[in-house]
Amino acid sequence: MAQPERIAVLGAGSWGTTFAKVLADAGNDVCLWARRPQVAAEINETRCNDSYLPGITLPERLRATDDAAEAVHAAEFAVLAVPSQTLRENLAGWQPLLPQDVTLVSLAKGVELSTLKRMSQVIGEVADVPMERVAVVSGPNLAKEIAAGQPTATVVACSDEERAVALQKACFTRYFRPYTNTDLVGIEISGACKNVIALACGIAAGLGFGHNTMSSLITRGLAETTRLGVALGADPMTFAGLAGLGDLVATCASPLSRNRTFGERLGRGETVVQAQEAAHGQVSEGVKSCSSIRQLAARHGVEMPITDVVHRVCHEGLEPGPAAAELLGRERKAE
Ligand SMILES: NC(=O)C1=CN([C@@H]2O[C@H](COP(=O)(O)OP(=O)(O)OC[C@H]3O[C@@H](n4cnc5c(N)ncnc54)[C@H](O)[C@@H]3O)[C@@H](O)[C@H]2O)C=CC1
Ligand SMILES: O=C(CO)COP(=O)(O)O
Repeated sequence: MAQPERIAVLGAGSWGTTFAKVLADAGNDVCLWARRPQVAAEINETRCNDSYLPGITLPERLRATDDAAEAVHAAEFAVLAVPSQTLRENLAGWQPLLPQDVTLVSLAKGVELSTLKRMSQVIGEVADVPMERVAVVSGPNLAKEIAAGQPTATVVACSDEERAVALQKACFTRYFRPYTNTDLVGIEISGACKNVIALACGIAAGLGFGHNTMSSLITRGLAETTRLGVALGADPMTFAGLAGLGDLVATCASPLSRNRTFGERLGRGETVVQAQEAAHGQVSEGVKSCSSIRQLAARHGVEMPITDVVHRVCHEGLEPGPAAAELLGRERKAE
């Protein structure tokens, strides 16, 4: 049997801890970096990360540390599991520690504010590595379901197909089924945009609307996501796949989604600050990415009406009711 891979996961929140568990269950030696020393100690001593994954027992093959140098030492893969808007700053601190041939794997689903860059672009730039060494994992992957061992599929994307296959092998378990893809643009745009559409679905749910409304938002959300992706050079077929439609449906439909839940609170009349307080520090990426995606769309002359109203609800005081009326009152057109 081949040697187990040594893999670092940097970020011990919901998804970082869950993906570290998947990698350990797949037979790798995994070292998980936690920002707070007490979280690393809790994982090592009790095999739990209770504030993010209550009731889940983590495998013995997974160790935790608050020392990033220890986490990445001799790692074949360094998995980046911090929120999109903090990735640049975090990675700049880790860059001098990275082993020479390490593959950098992004789990984050967002577009950077100010630069409007996708996460793989931020990683290539900050780590100063060629894009063939940057991979992305994205799909219908609600952390709590996967941590409980429920089956799902995902996409591992890298422009270097061999590297994508190596990562696919490293995270393949009896409950986690990864497919490879080389379309980083399509995969990342899908992952970032679905959070914004999930906010819209949550707002609609908060307003009391049902499945027809959700389905309409999902379908038209996919249409505007595809328009943006294609303008940026993505393969339109990617949006019909797991990281596109698959993740969009999971996130828009599930009460486990932080973005959908955030939107629902707004729809029920809470303010952004109140919804943020209720999230207990967990990230709802769409709240910031709705602004960067809207700007990216404007830069490329792409119309994204749902993203536009979500941005104005989150940041310009537009009320949910008038936002819905605005979408419904748009000019009639062919599908
Ligand atoms: N939770 C999920 O089900 C999934 C999440 N994702 C994506 O993975 C990324 C990470 O998400 P989660 O682990 O769920 O987030 P989370 O909010 O549960 O955890 C974020 C982690 O990043 C750490 N961190 C490091 N530096 C930070 C800083 N400066 N500010 C804030 N946090 C910092 C936090 O301590 C925490 O451990 C996001 O982009 C998210 O969209 C993707 C798939 C599934
Ligand atoms: O990306 C996710 C599922 O694939 C998680 O969505 P939330 O960040 O909205 O919880």
